[in-house]
Amino acid sequence: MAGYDEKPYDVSNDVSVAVANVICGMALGKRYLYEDKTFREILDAMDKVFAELRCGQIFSVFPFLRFVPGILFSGLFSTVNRTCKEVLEQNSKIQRVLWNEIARHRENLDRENPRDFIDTCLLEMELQEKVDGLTEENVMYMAQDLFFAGTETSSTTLQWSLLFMTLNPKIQNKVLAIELDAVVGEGLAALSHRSQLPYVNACLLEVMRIRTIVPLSGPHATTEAVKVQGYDIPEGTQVLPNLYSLHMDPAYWPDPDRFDPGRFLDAEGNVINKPESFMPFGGGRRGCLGEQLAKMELFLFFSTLLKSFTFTTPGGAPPPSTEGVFGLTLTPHPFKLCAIPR
Ligand code: HEM
Repeated sequence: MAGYDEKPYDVSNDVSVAVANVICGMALGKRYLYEDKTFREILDAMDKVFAELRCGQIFSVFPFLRFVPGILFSGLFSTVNRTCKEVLEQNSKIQRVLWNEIARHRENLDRENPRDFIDTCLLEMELQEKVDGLTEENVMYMAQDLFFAGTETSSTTLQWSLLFMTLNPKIQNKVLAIELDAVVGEGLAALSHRSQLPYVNACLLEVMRIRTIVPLSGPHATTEAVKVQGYDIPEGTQVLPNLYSLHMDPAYWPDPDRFDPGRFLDAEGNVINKPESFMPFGGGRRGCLGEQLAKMELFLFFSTLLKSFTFTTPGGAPPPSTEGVFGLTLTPHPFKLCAIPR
């Protein structure tokens, strides 16, 4: 960021690469350079899949549409067909890279010292101790899941965090800088500082509330008949939890459109958890697998960036939109900011 010399620039690429490298480190045991061609191709493919999948959401909301003859909604269905084709094409690019990685890992697997997720899975395939019938195909799909679920979500949250900082210079400059400087001192924040930085944590929680990254969570189904607020929901019904609506409900969050990290602090300034009305990671047994990792990543990236730079809207430019583009995730419209070294 320092390399941009305080000039306006779109941080989305750098943020995605940095976040994706965390998953690559864990899953593939390697990190890519920002300009690596293969890496750029995978990230582009992933962006396209996320953007295209928004079209499929209509089938999640109205599953009966699957049974409606295409001729009735030819416009919609040709869009969906094109989307499916594009998603499959992009997916196959990512899968090719993962198959190559699995082959590379197999060639120099050290059974005594598994290096990463793929090594661990390859060993499990040989031993079949914990998972019966684990195949290479399963491993490839699991690595792909980690990549998809763990990259776009954290990187979009970080982009929203920077966007809200540029819109709230008072919060950014006075409180964050003061808290970070007082607790962390000269160096950069480490995970050991996390519990001592309540306002930093509260800012991240408020970002995840005000812009729910996975607005409709994942599709779930009822395992038995239930009654919710007077509605009978039969067993086996597909249910989409509307997390966005929960996070913007004035009954829980007065003046929900106002960015106010103070909502997550008690009178003594300690972070408060509001599990009933705050579920950015979904919930239950199929809740987000990466919640703890995501929280660590967000804390480290966010506090390091704010310790190092002040983020501003480019002079003369209108403030960035907080509207969001609705897809599988809720992403900011492209925006530029200036990163001024502190
Ligand atoms: C800010 C970051 C993140 C947010 C807001 C987020 C949010 C979510 C949400 C809402 C779900 C659906 C849960 C449900 O259906 O109840 C989910 C599922 C999932 N997430 Fe995340 N996530 C984040 C980061 C990550 C990371 C870093 C990883 C991987 C390392 C990850 C892996 C997964 C997986 C594998 C699932 C599917 C779990 C299942 O179906 O059993 N997520 N996430």
